[in-house]
Parts: sequence; structure tokens; C-alpha cells
Amino acid sequence: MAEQREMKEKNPWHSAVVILITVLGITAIVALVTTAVLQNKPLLQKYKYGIVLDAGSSHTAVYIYEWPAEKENDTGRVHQKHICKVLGPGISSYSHSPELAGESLRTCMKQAERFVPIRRHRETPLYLGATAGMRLLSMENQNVCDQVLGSVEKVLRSTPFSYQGARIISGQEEGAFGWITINYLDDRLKQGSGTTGALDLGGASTQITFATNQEGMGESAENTVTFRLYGNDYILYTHSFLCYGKDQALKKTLAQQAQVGNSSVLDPCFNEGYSVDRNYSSVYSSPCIMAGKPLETGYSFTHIGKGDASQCQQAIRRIFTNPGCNFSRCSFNGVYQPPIQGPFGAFSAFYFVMNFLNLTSDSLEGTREKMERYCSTPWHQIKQQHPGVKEKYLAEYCFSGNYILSLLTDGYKFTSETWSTITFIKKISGSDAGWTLGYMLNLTNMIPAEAPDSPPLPHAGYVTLLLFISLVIFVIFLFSVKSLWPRCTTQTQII
Ligand SMILES: Nc1ccn([C@@H]2O[C@H](COP(=O)(O)OP(=O)(O)O)[C@@H](O)[C@H]2O)c(=O)n1
Ligand SMILES: [Ca+2]
Repeated sequence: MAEQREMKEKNPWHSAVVILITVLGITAIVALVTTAVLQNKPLLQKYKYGIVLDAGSSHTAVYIYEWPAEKENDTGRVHQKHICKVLGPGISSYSHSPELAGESLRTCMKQAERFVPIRRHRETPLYLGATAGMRLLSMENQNVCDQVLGSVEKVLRSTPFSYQGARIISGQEEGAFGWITINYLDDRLKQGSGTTGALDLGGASTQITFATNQEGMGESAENTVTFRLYGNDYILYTHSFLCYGKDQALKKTLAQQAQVGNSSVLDPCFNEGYSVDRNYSSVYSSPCIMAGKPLETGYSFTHIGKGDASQCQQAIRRIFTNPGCNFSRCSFNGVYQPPIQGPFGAFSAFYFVMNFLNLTSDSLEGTREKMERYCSTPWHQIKQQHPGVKEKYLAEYCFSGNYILSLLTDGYKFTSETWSTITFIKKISGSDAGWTLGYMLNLTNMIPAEAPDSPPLPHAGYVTLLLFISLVIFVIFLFSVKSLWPRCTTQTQII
């Protein structure tokens, strides 16, 4: 009897039931959380691809983009998987043998076939956008321009990808899509505030694009682009200066210094000791050079370096014309420009040149000083210091650095104060800054006008909350069982 009483006091049923309930409770919580995690887990990551060819004036580059298939409309999800630089010059340089323009793309397109998984080939959109080199060729000879585009089209159509067209993009598109690219990669579009302006320097044209307010933009419709992205409205100022890319600007500066008939040109934009014989026709062979073309070809001159940065900038300033401004304010050549609103990202040749000259983080004054020093360094010394750099490129850095200084200050009116708002960039989060990504995002409708609905909690937060609530319910349940149990057992004893 005493033993029975003791057993009753110990209440074996009580501990057994509590253990059972605990086990069942824990099993239920584990099952619940496992189901929630599995149900909401992102499916096995599937990727999609897009290919854009940037047919620039100096060269063509093939960009392959990749993004998770189910996250198409999320900002910052598309990234550059691979870039292939086409060997040889830009497609506009094939005017004498247009069929070779297409052929030049074959090696990179074969590479693209390896980088995009075979099962995705047929659905991968393929675009080619040509910029200022082809704009100039179309001004010079529309027929040859069409032949070049036809030749690249033929080769692109023969690839397994979904060919979507090869065309010359406008200067506004080039500027606006460059702006979209850098703000998309910086993940600024969803936030709706504080965007970054885009400065793009090519070989044949240069673009400036920044967000501005309505008041500033009433004046010039041709410089206005509006977008509604992720539920935010943007009014962009954009302008593309044809013939003001660094290669055409160099021709303009040289042509303006050269007098046909003179046997030599003493050029402050080239280092002292530099001396190269040039044909006048190589300088004037561009629709960017309006006046002073020699009637006869065959004239040549010796291009001699003088190495003087301030004189070089004076020479450069003369290629910016000042025909008067018909607006409240202008940049140069009578082109409207509202007050600049930074910050700015400066890419393409802005970056290549400033990076070479080690000028990506200097003040405006510091930049001027370094340019003076670089230009006054004798040519033989420059060559010694940079043995791996091609002479043609090396020779042009004194001009290019001064051109960038002049374009940004005399042209766009950046000052000592606003200079620091410019960041010279090549890539953002692994993708090149440039117009191609923005172009593809736009054509594939990957940036929605309205912000897509998103769940109120991220996946990890959702699972944690579920776990926490389950635990709370379980603890409450345990307590209630514990407090009810003695009454239950007493009742059993009475019976
Ligand atoms: N590593 C590199 C690559 C290009 N570049 C220059 O960057 C410019 C690129 O221009 P681009 O071919 O895109 O010409 P656009 O059609 O944009 O005017 C050219 O002036 C090239 O010489 C450079 O300075 N360093
Ligand atoms: Ca370009």
C-alpha cells in the first residue's frame, strides 16, 4: 500500500504524459518550421542571359549579362558575366570592306556560345548598338553605313541566340542608358532619392546626363528624357556632343593648329622629343573637321611635341565654339545645360585616362599640377617609365588628360568645389559602367514602372518569427498542462 501510495505520489502517468506532450510538441514545431523553410526556399537557382554588343568608334565589346530567372524585376540583380573585346578596330572603320565588319565579331560570338549554357541559347536576346563612329559614317556615306550594319547583322543572325537587331543608337539613348546602368548597379533606383549623374567619354562622342527638376528642364525638349522606374519619376538632362570624344577632339585640336603647307606642327599637347610624320589627310579624314581640308591629298607634316599643359589647354579651348547661348545657361557650342547636380560617375575613357595618369582622387588644382608635370616630362623618359604601353596610346595621354580637364571645367563648368563630386569609375559591383546594361534592361522590360509587391518580411525573418511564435505557443501549452494536471490526478484518485 505504501509503495502504491508512493507511486501515486510520484505519479508515473503524469511524467509519461508530460514527456509525450513534450516530444509531440517538439516534433510538431520541427515539422512546422521544416515545412515553412522548404515551402518558401528559393527554387534551385536558374539563370537567364542577355548579350549586348557595344559597337564603339574605336572598338567593339561583347557583354554577356546573367540574372536569376525568378528575380528579373529586382534592381541590382543583373550582372556582367563576361566581356569579350573584339580584335581590330570599331565596325565603322570597315567602310572599305564592309563584309569584314561582321567577320571580326565571330571569335567573340563563339566565346559567347561557351559562356551561355546551351539550353539557354535560343532564348537569349542578342542586341548590337552602334555609337558615334557609325553616326559619323552615316553622315559621310549612308550606303556604306547600311552595308556595314548588314554585314554584322548577317553574322549575328547566324548565331544560336535570339537576334533582336543591330542599329545606331541616338546620343540621348547613349546618355540615358549609361545613367540607368550606374544607378541600377548602385541600387539607387528603388530608393527614389539621390541618383548619380553619368559622364561618358568615347572616342567620337561624349555624354553628360543627370537628374534635374522640372523647372530646369522646360527650356530644351531635345535634352530631356523622362522615366518612371520602380514607382519613381525621373527627369533627366542629357546631351551627347558628337565629335567631342577624345579621338575626334584630338583631330580637331591638331587640325586647328596645322596650316596646310607647313612642314611641321609644334604641339603643346605632346611631350617634348616626340616627333612623327603625318599625312594631312589622316587629320582631316573626318566629318568632324569642317574647314581647312586640303584640296589635294599627299601633303604631310612633322608632328613635334612641345610639352606645355597650359598652352595645350588654350589650344583645346578653341575647339569649343561659343556661338552665343539662346537659353538661360549653356555648356558649350550653344547647348543648353541646367546647373550641374552631382554626384557624378565618370567612366569609359574618362576612367582609362585618369587612371593611367594616377588622377582619380585628386583635387582640381592637384590635377592641374600633375598634368603640368606629366606634359613637361620628355618623351624618352615617358617611354622608359611605361615600357609595356603602346606608343600610340602613350603619346596621347598629355592631350587626353588636358582634354578631360578642359571638357569638365571649360565645357561642363565644373569648379574646384564641384570637381570632388566626380568619381572616376570603371566597374560597379563587377559590371562595367556604360550604356549597354541600361539598354538591355530597357529592351527586356526588366525595370518596371511601378515597384513590384514584395513580401513584408524577408525569408530569414519570416522563418525566425514562425519559430518564435511556435515556441511561445508551446511554452504556454506546457504551463497550462502543468497547472491543470494536479486537479486531474486528484479527480482520478477520488474515482
Ligand atoms: N583601355 C582603353 C580602352 C579604350 N580607350 C579609349 O576609350 C575610347 C572608347 O571610345 P568608343 O570606342 O566607345 O567610342 P564612342 O563610339 O563611344 O565614341 C576610345 O577613345 C579609346 O581609345 C582607352 O583610352 N583605353
Ligand atoms: Ca562608347
